[in-house]
Amino acid sequence: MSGATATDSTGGSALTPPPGAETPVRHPDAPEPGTPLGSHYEQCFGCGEAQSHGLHLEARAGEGVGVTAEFTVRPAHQGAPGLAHGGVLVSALDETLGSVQWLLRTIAVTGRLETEFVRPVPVGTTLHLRAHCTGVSGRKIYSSAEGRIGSPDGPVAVRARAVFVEVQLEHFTKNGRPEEIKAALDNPDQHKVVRAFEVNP
Ligand SMILES: CCCCCCCCCC(=O)SCCNC(=O)CCNC(=O)[C@H](O)C(C)(C)COP(=O)(O)OP(=O)(O)OC[C@H]1O[C@@H](n2cnc3c(N)ncnc32)[C@H](O)[C@@H]1OP(=O)(O)O
Repeated sequence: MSGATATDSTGGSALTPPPGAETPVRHPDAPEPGTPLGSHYEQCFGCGEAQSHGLHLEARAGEGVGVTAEFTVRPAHQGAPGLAHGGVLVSALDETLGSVQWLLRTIAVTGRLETEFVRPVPVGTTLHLRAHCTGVSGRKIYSSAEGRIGSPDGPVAVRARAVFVEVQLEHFTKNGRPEEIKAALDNPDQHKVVRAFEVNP
């Protein structure tokens, strides 16, 4: 390896805000720090309360354009005996990073996500996650996250950097399976309709 910064078809250093990127601005209607964000969609693998196989991750608004979250590793999340599966940990990071969009009131999907696995995470561990936005460049939203074992000040187990790409509602209505899209849109609770797709209220 030459040590040069990795580039790709997305036009540059993929996970670092480019020169000229805007400083992220917390939306004026973003919930106060400490406010639970709740599940954005009941069937979400990351946060859905009705998703029996899911992570049941609980996120809260943090300071600035940031969030905190907790996720307890259950036996269903194992890879190696007694240890969390790496993909499950990536899902927890993805969900936490995705929750940051709620403070920007932007609809965006994960374009790229890089994870560093620092320590194994045993079953029964509560992972304390935090994520914040590092910059915005056009439709690209850059963010980073970390997860610590046992407490917000515990040892770092995972770190991630990501770029999310802003999309329109049609991204979901055109690409999602019609029955779930219809059910989500037909929910009489308008707040839940908005949250399911993270549409600007
Ligand atoms: C409380 C809320 C909680 C929410 C939690 C949710 C957490 C979960 C979040 C997810 O996991 S979302 C599901 C996983 N992601 C996807 O399924 C996305 C699949 N990919 C796509 O749909 C499209 O590839 C995508 C929308 C990302 C981009 O397609 P577009 O055709 O809109 O992009 P376009 O080619 O117009 O590029 C727009 C900009 O984005 C850049 N770009 C495109 N794809 C990219 C990529 N993959 N990575 C990084 N940058 C990307 C591209 O270079 C360009 O930059 P510039 O404006 O500077 O030229």
